[in-house]
Amino acid sequence: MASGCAASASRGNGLEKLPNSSIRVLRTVSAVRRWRRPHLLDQRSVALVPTMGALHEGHLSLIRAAARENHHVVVSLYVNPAQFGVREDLASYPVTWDADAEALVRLDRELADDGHNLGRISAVFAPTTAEMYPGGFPGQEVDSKGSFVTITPVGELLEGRSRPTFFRGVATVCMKLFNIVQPERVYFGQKDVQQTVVIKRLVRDFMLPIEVVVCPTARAEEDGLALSSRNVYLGPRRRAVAPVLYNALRAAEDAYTGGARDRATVLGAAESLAARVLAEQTALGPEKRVRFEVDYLSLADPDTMEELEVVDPAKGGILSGAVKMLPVEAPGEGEDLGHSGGPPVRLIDNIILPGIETKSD
Ligand SMILES: Nc1ncnc2c1ncn2[C@@H]1O[C@H](COP(=O)(O)OP(=O)(O)OP(=O)(O)O)[C@@H](O)[C@H]1O
Ligand SMILES: CC(C)(CO)[C@@H](O)C(=O)[O-]
Ligand code: BAL
Repeated sequence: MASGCAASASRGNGLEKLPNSSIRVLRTVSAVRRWRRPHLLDQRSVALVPTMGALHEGHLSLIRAAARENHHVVVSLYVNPAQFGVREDLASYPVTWDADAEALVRLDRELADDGHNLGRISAVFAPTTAEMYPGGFPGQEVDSKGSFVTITPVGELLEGRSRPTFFRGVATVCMKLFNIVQPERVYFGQKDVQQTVVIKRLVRDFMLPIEVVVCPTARAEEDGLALSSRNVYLGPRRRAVAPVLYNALRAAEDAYTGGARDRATVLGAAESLAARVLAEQTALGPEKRVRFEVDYLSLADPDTMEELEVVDPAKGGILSGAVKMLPVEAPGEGEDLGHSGGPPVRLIDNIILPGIETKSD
């Protein structure tokens, strides 16, 4: 939390806090360690909610869940360059420090007023890249040299195929965050379902004494679009069509619920819906239409994210997908095209197909 919060935070007793709150602002590894040590001794549980800022209701739902179950919640706000590809949107990624600080202070008051929580937001961790990469930032290239954590093969599939450095960046920064904060529990959103599989592997394979908690995807009430910091890029015209991915996944879910188990039928339902919406949009012409490309639609094993030909109903599966919303071709006079002039936006979403209990008798 560089400029905005730095300017607006009070610095009483040498302890920086978010304005009008008891939420500590920690910027360095040593500051977190100093804050953390007493809680190791007094056996108060500490939760970490890792974020890249630009907070929305999805992030707040993770913090609420963390406060219910832990004495202290630490929220990290750090836009980690290592998980952005060289041609991705690092430069334009939304940074809303002041609004984030206000949202956290508001939520902390809500948590204090609600008697059902074990804890509140105790601290935000907002490091610089120099702090997070003490040996120097290794770069965003696929062949960058440096100290990385890689989780394969799961990190190479799906999102990893489209974003080859993404899960390396995520696993590396999460390993650092976990080592710095030493949380008992970490909270992640199901919206990034493959990320949750990667993090669970990281915790298992490196024997980290951490429980990974996955919270449901928060969606827009009106049409179910998964909340995402990148939605600000869309602008109203593309925002209206963006639920196409969720609707396609729901069509596939309906096929599964209706008894289909094979890939062709389940995913075929999603593909048909996406193709129909694309045809409808294309027919509208450049002044009105929205163009998008389906990056992938997947039906995968919940533990490995490997593609499934047939769903084992005892185990279930994960329906997921990514679409790229293309820039508006012929904007109207004064049309709001979204943050940064409405660049291409890659949206992801997923639905879990639950394993159906089989009767033992
Ligand atoms: N709609 C959502 N519901 C629940 N959790 C979410 C939602 N969106 C993001 N999260 C979770 O919040 C955490 C931080 O995510 P992040 O800061 O990247 O936000 P984001 O909205 O996913 O951003 P982006 O648009 O860049 O993907 C992750 O664990 C992510 O899964
Ligand atoms: C987990 C995370 C904060 C790591 O930078 C990021 O990938 C995110 O916000 O989902
Ligand atoms: N929520 C995942 C972060 C990213 O797309 O970079």
